[in-house]
Amino acid sequence: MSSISLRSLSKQYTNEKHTLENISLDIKDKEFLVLLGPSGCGKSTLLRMIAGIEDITQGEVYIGDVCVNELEPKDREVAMVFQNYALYPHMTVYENMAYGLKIKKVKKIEREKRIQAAADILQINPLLKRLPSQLSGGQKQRVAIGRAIVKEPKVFLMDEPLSNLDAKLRNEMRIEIKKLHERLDSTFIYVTHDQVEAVTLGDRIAIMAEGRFRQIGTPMEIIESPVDMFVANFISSPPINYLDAALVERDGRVYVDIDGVLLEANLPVEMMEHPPQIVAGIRPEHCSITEDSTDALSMNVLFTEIIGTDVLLHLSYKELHFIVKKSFDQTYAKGQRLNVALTSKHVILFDQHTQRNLRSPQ
Ligand SMILES: Nc1ncnc2c1ncn2[C@@H]1O[C@H](COP(=O)(O)OP(=O)(O)OP(=O)(O)O)[C@@H](O)[C@H]1O
Repeated sequence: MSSISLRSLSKQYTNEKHTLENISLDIKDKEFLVLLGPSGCGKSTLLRMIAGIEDITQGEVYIGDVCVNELEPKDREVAMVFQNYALYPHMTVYENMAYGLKIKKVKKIEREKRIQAAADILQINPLLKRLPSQLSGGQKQRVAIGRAIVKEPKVFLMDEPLSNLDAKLRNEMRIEIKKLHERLDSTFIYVTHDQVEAVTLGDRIAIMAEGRFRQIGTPMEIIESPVDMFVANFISSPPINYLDAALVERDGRVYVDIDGVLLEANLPVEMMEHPPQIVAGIRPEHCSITEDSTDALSMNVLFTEIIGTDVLLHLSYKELHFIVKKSFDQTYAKGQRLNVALTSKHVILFDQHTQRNLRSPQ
């Protein structure tokens, strides 16, 4: 069984500040968990602590029901894939893949079998006799993944494995990694600061900031119900729009008033005893252009940005820049006035002071 349990993990490199503080998380057997967060938030440190190549200051790591704190990396049944590939330059692709197995005293015939199977999966058969210096970036990354596969680990730990690749190759390899997960049935923990990778690969995403988890959830949960404005900003491309708003009460129900557009707030009426100041978050893909001006705000077209079959409408609203994403089915002129319709379901309400999502249970 390859479930992983992180129990109150902390990491302190110096005496001053914790790099990680009180990290707890249960990762299910065969789950694909993504650690997502800005540079320096502690993602790699956490991954390295699970791998056993970084000391744990406090807390425990369990793989299955075994506490692995005291186990050497090679005895943890994990395999790590690094951003910089970390291939041995003087060894061929075959030798790179065989090396870890030799150390583990896996018999030659078994080594050959596993390397052949991994080479088939990753389509690197023609490369087996080459040195790393004779490979492209994408090929090196395949070899690095191959070297992890042959170990037949319970857990794959991947630290930004695609960030050295160009955009096209990154897209291709992202799909390869997804297929690999389906095929191998292993548990994956994958570090990235790329939200597209996080959303497309992760069964769940753990969003980190300053050494702590901010939110853990499925991509859908995080997109639809971010716990706060930090998470909403982090998972949003193009960026989420924010508008000042106010809560109002009508006939015992709470509404949000966004410049005269009144939407059901789905908040308890008790909140109106001390109504917080509100910021309404509206994702560019969650608003639409309508003929009807009811429940809509009137905005001016600044410019348009065509992305494949979609268009980003960059609009001005009062002093603000507002973005709407929609399918590209007509052209828009600079200065054209448009009605942008808002819907209650897709307006996220944040407390202006705490920046927390008012509807979020966490
Ligand atoms: N060996 C070390 N000694 C002291 N501080 C360290 C060490 N390694 C990392 N740190 C610090 O710990 C913090 C977290 O680093 P870490 O590499 O885990 O972040 P990250 O989220 O993976 O960042 P990135 O996305 O840039 O790789 C950073 O402030 C970093 O400077």
